Formats: sequence, structure tokens, C-alpha cells
Amino acid sequence: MIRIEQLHKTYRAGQRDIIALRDINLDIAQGEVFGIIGRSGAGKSTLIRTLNVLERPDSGRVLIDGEDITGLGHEALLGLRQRVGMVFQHFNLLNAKTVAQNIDWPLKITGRYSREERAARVDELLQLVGLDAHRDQYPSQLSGGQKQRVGIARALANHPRLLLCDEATSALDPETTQSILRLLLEINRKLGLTIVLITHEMEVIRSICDRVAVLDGGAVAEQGRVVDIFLRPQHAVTRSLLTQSHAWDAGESLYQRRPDGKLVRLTYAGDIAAQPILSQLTAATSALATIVRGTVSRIKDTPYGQLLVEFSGDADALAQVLDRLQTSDIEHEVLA
Ligand SMILES: Nc1ncnc2c1ncn2[C@@H]1O[C@H](COP(=O)(O)OP(=O)(O)OP(=O)(O)O)[C@@H](O)[C@H]1O
Repeated sequence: MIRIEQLHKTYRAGQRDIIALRDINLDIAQGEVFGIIGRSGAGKSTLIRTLNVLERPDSGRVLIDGEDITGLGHEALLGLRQRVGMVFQHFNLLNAKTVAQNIDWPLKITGRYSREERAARVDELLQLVGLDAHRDQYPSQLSGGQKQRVGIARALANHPRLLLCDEATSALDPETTQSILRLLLEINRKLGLTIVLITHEMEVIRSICDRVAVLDGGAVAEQGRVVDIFLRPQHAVTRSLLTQSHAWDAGESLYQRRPDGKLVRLTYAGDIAAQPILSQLTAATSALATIVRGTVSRIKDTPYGQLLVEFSGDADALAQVLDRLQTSDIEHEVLA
């Protein structure tokens, strides 16, 4: 659905050139939730803003459904912005208008719908985002999560094919973040809408994205399925983002190493996450398994586990455990 080809963008700041995007190449499929993550200044905002031409690149192309949008003129841009909705970190609501009027606004400015058609669409959207009871309130009377629901409803008003989310949950507390992420996922599934989001939080990527691109210094450090990037990060910047979110275990811990122990990292995903893997590994040997650290969770719909385990025992028992690991579906790395 979206193809980004060799995108470059440089800003001029006084005498200095700041390269914001370097040779970005990405393909985003219809109906997927695609995440772009990176540290502050990595180029996330610049990249997402090129997808609705709030920012024009110096070179390269952005194709949406085969159409190059980078050179679109004023009229064509207005059409594009109806097909591409955007949700903002600080909501950008009109404070002097009610919830219903905020959602109505993008419908009104197209001049395409009758008053009745607009009212029906506003009702539909209020229901979709769960704000029926708040239709006549003003933004100042709403919580952050409710404001973002208005922002989402407004972005969906003109039936866009693509929804861009610019740090949509960064201003919200963790519980509200989860409820907004659930809403985005529901919209993605119900409407088949493609969602591209930028974030600096791995939790957001883990909860709802199918694929992710990690940006570093304006370039794509790595990209792929979230489950692969999470469990087998290749780039230092990805590891550091994962460590900050406590989702990836760097291996430091308080544990006291046993002289006959081997420290092993186990990674597994899918149905195996519900199985007694440690018991199975040590069954019928005299080896003991001590969990040093671990995570058992989900990446979107995929259950996974990542455990740091010390196996201890005599040489025979340890060899048997490692043998069993070799023939299992568990990835393992002997760390010490
Ligand atoms: N209008 C501008 N003029 C000059 N430099 C800019 C401008 N906008 C962004 N930059 C610079 O371009 C680089 C990328 O910025 P961008 O805002 O895209 O990064 P980001 O990953 O979204 O960061 P953050 O998470 O802090 O919002 C940064 O070095 C930034 O300082």
C-alpha cells in the first residue's frame, strides 16, 4: 500500500545542515499496523509527516496505492489528506467546539455532505470510540484518553484508508495508553485500516504492531516482524530500546553463580510458551534449573518467553540438557 523509496531529507539550521532522513526504503502492506521507533531526533516525525506531505523530502518517493504523493499540488493534497487521517500526541482539538463539532469539522470542510449525513456519521464515530455520552462536552471537560478518542474519531471521519499516529499515547498514563492501543487495534481489525504509528516506547510496538522499523540517526537500523525484532534484535539501538522497556534481558542480575552452572538464555514463541519447558529439559537428569530472570508475555497475538536460566549439575547432566535444547524449538545461547 505504501512504498517509500530512497527518501532523503535535510534541514538547514543556520550554517548547519541536519540530515533528518537518509536513504529510507520501506514497504507497508494494506491492513497492517506498522510501527516506527527510535530515540529522540532519530527522524520519526519527519518520516511520518512525509506520508501526508506535511513535510516534503529533498529526494526519493512516497507511493500510496501506486501514486507518488511527494510532488502533489494544493488541490490533490486536500484530497490526499482526506484519505490519510492523522492522530496527534497533543490531540490538536478545537477548544471552542464540542466533541461532536470537532468530529464534524473535517466532514463540514469537504462541503460534500448534507447536515443529516454529517450528523449520522458523527453518531457512528461517537459510538465507535465510546463517547456517545460526551457529545456535547468541550475538550477542557475531558480526560486525556477521552480527548484522544475524539482525535481518533475526527481522523476517521472521512473514511481514510490510512491512519497515521504521531506519538498518539505519549501524553497518556499507562492504563489509558492500553485502552487507546486497544481501540486502534479494534479499528484496524474492524475497518481493515492500515495504521502507521511512531513511538519511542517498545511497549506500544509490542502491543499492537505487526512489523516495525527501527530508526537511528535518520536511517533504518533494522526492520521486520515485531516478534523477530523483539526476540532477536540485531542492532545496538534496538537492544537499548528493549532494555529500557525491560522486555529484553541484558543478563545482569543479583544471582550468585554456581561453580557447576551454565548460564543460558532461552527464547521461544508460540504454543510452546504454555508448556513446562524447564521441567521437560531437566526431566530424567540430575540437572537443576534456576530462573535468573525472565519474561513470559505476548507480542501482539503471539505468546513468547525469554528466560535467563542457570542449569547446574554434573557434566553428564549438563550435556544432556544441552542435547535436548538442540533438538527442541527453543533457541538457546550459552552465555557463561
Ligand atoms: N524544522 C526543523 N529545522 C531544523 N531541524 C529540524 C527540524 N525538524 C527536525 N529537525 C531535526 O531533524 C532531526 C530529526 O528530527 P525528528 O523530529 O524527525 O526526530 P524524532 O525522531 O521525531 O524526534 P522526537 O522523538 O524528539 O520527536 C533532528 O536532529 C531534529 O533536530
